[in-house]
Amino acid sequence: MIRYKKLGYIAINVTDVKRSAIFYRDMVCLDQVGEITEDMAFFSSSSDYHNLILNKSHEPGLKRIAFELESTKELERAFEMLEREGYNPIEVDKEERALLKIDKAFRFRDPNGVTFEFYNKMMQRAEPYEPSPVKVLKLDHVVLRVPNFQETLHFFNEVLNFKISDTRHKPDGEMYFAFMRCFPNPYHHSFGISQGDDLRLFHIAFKVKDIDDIGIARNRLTKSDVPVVFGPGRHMASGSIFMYYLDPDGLTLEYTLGMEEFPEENPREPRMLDNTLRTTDLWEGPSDPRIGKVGHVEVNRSEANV
Ligand SMILES: CC(C)c1ccc(C(=O)O)c(O)c1O
Ligand SMILES: [Fe+2]
Repeated sequence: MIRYKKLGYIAINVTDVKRSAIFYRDMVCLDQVGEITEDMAFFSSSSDYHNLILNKSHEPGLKRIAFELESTKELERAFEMLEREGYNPIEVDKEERALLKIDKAFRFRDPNGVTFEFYNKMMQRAEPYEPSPVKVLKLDHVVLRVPNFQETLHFFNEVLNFKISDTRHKPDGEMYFAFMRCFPNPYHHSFGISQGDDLRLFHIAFKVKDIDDIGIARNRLTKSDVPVVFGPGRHMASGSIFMYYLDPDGLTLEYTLGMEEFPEENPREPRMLDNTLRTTDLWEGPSDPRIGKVGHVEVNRSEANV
């Protein structure tokens, strides 16, 4: 039973690293860490050395998702289990761990071929983290659309020990969405999957400190002609207030605050939620069709170079 600390970092692909770096620094309000190069840029939303990596690519979207496990022992156990179960975990080499400022790490693929990384610890920054003007508190969650929903759910729930917080269902009862927390991390979801026709990154969410940050962000984004594509509103599932907007490549980002937290022992049962607009947004606001449209997922089927 794998035990997690948190969603650690996400590596995304962008078409123009410099343009996106300016956006993630000045509009999303993340801390830039180190130099921006043509190929790569690092950003932090905590005391961690990084929580978001931008990589240059001609197809904007997801490169990989990384979770920090509770301890080094837990990482070793997870490696052994995934190897035993035939998921072929591969250790990240020393050179890359040095670049990523992580101690020990390995990668593997989910049933869709998406690369996941588990690591034990990351270098902590000496400078205090003082986000401004939008107070981004952490990398919050990531949601993928997957073509094989049930197989993916089984993998995350049964193999990786993610706990299901809530699910959503079509009128005929078929489940099409699962919100999952990385146990024993208390937050309602760090990861979500939605049934889709293709494999796609739906959105990446950052937690902000309070409602003022949503208001300040909305005004700053619209003043700079950044499309705000849904919200502000309130999600029924996690109880959070949300606002979605697009990055320069059209990738969907969410600001969120006020997510439900679960105790490690005796948590409530997952609820079956319907597929109405009110369940998505208790304030029943309109959404822009561009939401979640861009988000190619890098799938690398070769054994090496995950
Ligand atoms: C509209 C999306 C998929 C969604 C729905 C609900 C929540 C939540 O309850 O927090 C989200 O974060 C979402 O991104
Ligand atoms: Fe979300």
